[in-house]
Amino acid sequence: MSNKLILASSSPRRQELLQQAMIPFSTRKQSVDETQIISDDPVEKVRKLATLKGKNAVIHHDDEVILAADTVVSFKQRIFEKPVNQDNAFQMLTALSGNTHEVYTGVMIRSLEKEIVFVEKTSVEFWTLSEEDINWYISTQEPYDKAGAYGIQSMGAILVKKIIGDYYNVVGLPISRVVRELRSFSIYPQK
Ligand SMILES: Cc1cn([C@H]2C[C@H](O)[C@@H](COP(=O)(O)OP(=O)(O)OP(=O)(O)O)O2)c(=O)[nH]c1=O
Repeated sequence: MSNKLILASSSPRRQELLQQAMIPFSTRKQSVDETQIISDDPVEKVRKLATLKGKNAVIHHDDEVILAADTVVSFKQRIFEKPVNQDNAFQMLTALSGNTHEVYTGVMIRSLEKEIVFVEKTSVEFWTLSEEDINWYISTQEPYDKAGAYGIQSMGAILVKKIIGDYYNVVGLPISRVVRELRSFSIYPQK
């Protein structure tokens, strides 16, 4: 018998990726105070944030499995989360222009019996962007709900020259690793 997956996330991207992989799930939206996790290390930060989100979700039945994730952008010892305003988005995109940065997603999967946490890294190289390019991109409103102020899956695609690693990790959930790990929680894709 398979267990029931609960996605503890309000990210539409994470929902779409589970649907794409044909994993049945329901969503349990929740809010956590992400500012309580302070760390300069991106791996530690996403690990702790994914754990915080995963532990915050209540397991109501024995067969429920919780999935939670957190994504940040890391560049030159700095961590970029979602931009708080236009200036902040401009600063982030200016820093990323012409450079390579890392995207880290931490994932927590837990049941009543066990829990796992892992972190995936993808390197992303940006083209050199003019001030005009950056201002145009910000005017699309796309940067605001995304770590690092861009969305590779939408118009942000045109900012990107090259990536190394899992594309879906940048979008917010490294779906192939997630599906593999879910097998050990008796959760499988369904036709
Ligand atoms: C870099 C990048 C990030 N993102 C998104 C993925 C995440 O949704 C978001 C980072 O914020 P997160 O705090 O990881 O997630 P969230 O607040 O959207 O959702 P929840 O906490 O409820 O699970 O940035 C993209 O969609 N595309 C990209 O190219």
